[in-house]
Amino acid sequence: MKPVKVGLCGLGTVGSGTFNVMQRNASEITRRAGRPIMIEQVGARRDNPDCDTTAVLVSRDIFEVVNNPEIDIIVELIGGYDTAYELVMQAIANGKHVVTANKALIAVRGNEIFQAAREKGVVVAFEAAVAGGIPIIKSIREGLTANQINWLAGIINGTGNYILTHMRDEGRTFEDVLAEAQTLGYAEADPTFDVEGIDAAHKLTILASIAFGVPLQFDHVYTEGISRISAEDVAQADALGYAIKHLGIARRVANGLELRVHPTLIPKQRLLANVDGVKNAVMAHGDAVGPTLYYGAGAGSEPTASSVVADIVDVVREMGADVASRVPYLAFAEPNRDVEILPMEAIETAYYLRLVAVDRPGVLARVATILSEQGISIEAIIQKDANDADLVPIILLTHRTRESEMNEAIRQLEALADIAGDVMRIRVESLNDQ
Ligand SMILES: NC(=O)c1ccc[n+]([C@@H]2O[C@H](COP(=O)([O-])OP(=O)(O)OC[C@H]3O[C@@H](n4cnc5c(N)ncnc54)[C@H](O)[C@@H]3O)[C@@H](O)[C@H]2O)c1
Ligand SMILES: N[C@@H](CCO)C(=O)O
Ligand code: NA
Repeated sequence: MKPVKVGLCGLGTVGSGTFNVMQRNASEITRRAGRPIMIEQVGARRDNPDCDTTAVLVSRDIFEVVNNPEIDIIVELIGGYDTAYELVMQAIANGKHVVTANKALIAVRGNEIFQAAREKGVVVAFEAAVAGGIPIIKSIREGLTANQINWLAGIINGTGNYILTHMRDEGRTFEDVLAEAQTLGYAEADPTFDVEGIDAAHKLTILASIAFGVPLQFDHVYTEGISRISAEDVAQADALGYAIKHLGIARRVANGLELRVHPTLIPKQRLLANVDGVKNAVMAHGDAVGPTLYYGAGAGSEPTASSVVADIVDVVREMGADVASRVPYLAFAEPNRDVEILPMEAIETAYYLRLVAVDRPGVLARVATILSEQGISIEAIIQKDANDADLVPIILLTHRTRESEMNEAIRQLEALADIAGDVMRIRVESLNDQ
């Protein structure tokens, strides 16, 4: 049978992994796909010493690959929104199928890309874009099709989880562990995407769309990163029986959908609390199936390539199929545009607060009064010993309350003469997984 020809654009961390997995497992992949698949051409600015490309056509201009009439499938692994967008749109215009690992591109421009692809009858596959090697797109889009998804929550940034884990276990600094994650090829070209939660928000945008059938709406995701988490918060959370994890949460509620990315305290016995290092995990709760959990490497060269290659094989299988009978890009034949994404102020959750008070009589009572006036009830309060400057750290856990009420309470607490500096707030979720 005539081989399917792939054009690989970008030969960095994921590109080189894809190249090597395709070569190493060629015969197994052919047996699975039912026909040979070959990398016909590579588009790369420079050679990558990790790949032997001598038997392949190499072009320094990726647009030569996309305009090569021999190529059936374009694999976009250059990253970013601009050139990658042009490349993908040109591939679609040329009638080629596309495989990409680019969550930024799908989250921000996916609606237009899928529209163009639909008109041309080509497949755009993006399994590697969310949670690296975990087949999470396929699991939710196809495996959970029977369900109404109630909520999903995931550790969906490998770099951030790697940083939190190594800060906690080895007492290392944020900067030191981030530099290591960059060396290992986990971080985005701009690592603020990882540590400020933007990458996780891209991925949550995509997950929410395939889980709830809403359009991709990156602008509506509440996004907070891990850069303000201190070693002290990690230790206090631990002493209270919680782990701090950076989560993407999407939840169906009566009046709409919550979409939020932020550091979260979760009870240590939860499965998600025990996902460490570069590993990712997504828990999806369906009305029929209950809680389900998907775990694996969230970043890295060959783990991510595992998803890219799976998509290439899927595209090969779908190439001959009637367009109308293909799995919809975003799981639903039509997105529901009427679901409101709730503003963060309307969301209810429990909170961990850490504040530093001047050691004076009555300060705890004043803190408690402010919280109670906002209707916030306290679950636990811990007052530490005063330090040399007569400052006392106070740790509070609250019951569930509305974010707008907590915002007002924090505003009033920070205005108290007794309180030094800012109040640290971390949301607490029980995420029952049983
Ligand atoms: N690294 C991971 O673990 C991981 C996991 C999942 C998804 N991703 C996504 O995969 C994509 C690639 O990430 P990466 O980590 O491999 O990045 P990378 O920086 O290692 O590789 C990108 C490569 O593309 C090349 N490139 C960029 N623009 C080019 C152009 N115009 N012409 C030719 N070459 C060009 C760069 O020189 C580089 O070699 C990104 O969208 C990223 O978000 C990465
Ligand atoms: N920078 C991303 C790569 C995987 O998408 C992460 O660390 O999770
Ligand atoms: Na994936």
